Amino acid sequence: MVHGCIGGSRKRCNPFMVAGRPPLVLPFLKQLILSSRSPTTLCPPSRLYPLFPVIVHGGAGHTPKGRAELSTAGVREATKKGYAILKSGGSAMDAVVETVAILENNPVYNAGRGSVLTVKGEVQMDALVMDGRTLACGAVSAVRRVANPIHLARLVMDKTSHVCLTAEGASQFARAMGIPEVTEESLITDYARKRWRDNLNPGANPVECQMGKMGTVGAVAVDLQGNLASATSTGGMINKMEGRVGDTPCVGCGGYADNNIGAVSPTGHGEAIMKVTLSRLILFHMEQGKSPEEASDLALAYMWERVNGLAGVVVVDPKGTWAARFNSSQMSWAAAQQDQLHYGLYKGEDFTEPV
Ligand SMILES: NC(=O)C[C@H](N)C(=O)O
Repeated sequence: MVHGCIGGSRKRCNPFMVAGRPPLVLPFLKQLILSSRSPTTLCPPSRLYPLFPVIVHGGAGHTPKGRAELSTAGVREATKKGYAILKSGGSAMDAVVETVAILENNPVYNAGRGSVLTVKGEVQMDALVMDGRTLACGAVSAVRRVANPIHLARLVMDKTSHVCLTAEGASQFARAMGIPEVTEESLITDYARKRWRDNLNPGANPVECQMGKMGTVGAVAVDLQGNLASATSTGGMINKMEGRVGDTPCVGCGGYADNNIGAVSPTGHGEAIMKVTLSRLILFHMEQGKSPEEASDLALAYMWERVNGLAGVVVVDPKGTWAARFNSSQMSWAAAQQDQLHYGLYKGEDFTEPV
C-alpha cells in the first residue's frame, strides 16, 4: 500500500530559523552565525529554539470536486490564524484549540457546524485536546448543541479532574461553564442532511460513503517554549448509531501530545484508528527513532494490513519536524513554519506560499 506522500521533514539548521524568535535569543544566534561559516554548526539546541510550526488537517477521504477548493482554503486560513498565535508568543494549546474552533465554525467540515448526522438525524460530536507539557487532556463525546466542542474539551481539561465527559453530562457541564446552548438546526447543513437521507436507503454503505467524504478537523503545534499540543474535533461517522463514540475523544487514538516525543492528530475511520491506537502507535515508532514521516507511514501501513483502515495524520516532533501523511485518496492539510505556508490535498502535493 502506497501512502499519501506529503511529508514535512524540514531543515532544522536553517539560519533563517532566526525569523520570529523572541528578541532575547537574537544576540546569541547572531553570534553563532558570525562565528561560523557552516550552517550545520549554527543549529542551536532545538529544544530551546523550536521552529514553532502548526500543522492542520481538514479530514482524510475523498473530497467531492465542488468542495475540494473550499476544504483546502478553510484549512489554509485556519493555519495562518494558528501560526499568528504562535508567532506572537501564544501557547501551542491556544494555537491548536483556536485553529480547530475556526474549522468547527466553517460548515465545510465534519465538525461543529457541518457535522454528519446520526442514524436518527441528530448531531453528536466528539473532541479531544492534549497538552504535551503535562500530559493533561480533556475530551467530550456524543455532545449535543454546542457550537465548539473543542472549547468544551479544553474546559474538561482545565476545570475538572476527569479526562472525558459524555452526552448529557457533557451538556450539563457546558451549561455550568456558561457555554451557550445552540439549536440542533444551527449545526446541521443541507449537505449533511442530504448525506444522512441518502444513507438511510437499505442498499447504502455509510462507512464507504464516509471514506469518500470525511472532514474531521485537527491540529498539532510546537510553541516558542518548546511545548507541544494536539486538538481534534469531529461529528463522527455518517449515520452512526446513537451513542457511538469514535476514536476522536479517546486518548492515544484520536490524538496525543508528549513534549518528549511528539504530537499527533488523526482523521479517518474511527473504529480502525481505535483498533491500532493510531496516535500512540505513531509516537511509539518515533520513540524508537523514526521520523514523523516514517513513523506515520509505518503505523498507517499496519492499520491497513491489520484492519483495512483508511486514515490521515498530522504529526510534529519537539524539534519542529512535521509530517502530513494519509493512506486515503486525499487529505486537506496545511502547515505554517518559518513564515512559509505548505498545503496540499492530493498525494504528492506540497504547495508553498508566504504566510
Ligand atoms: N471523519 C473522521 O475522521 C471520523 C472520525 N475519525 C470518527 O470516526 O469519528
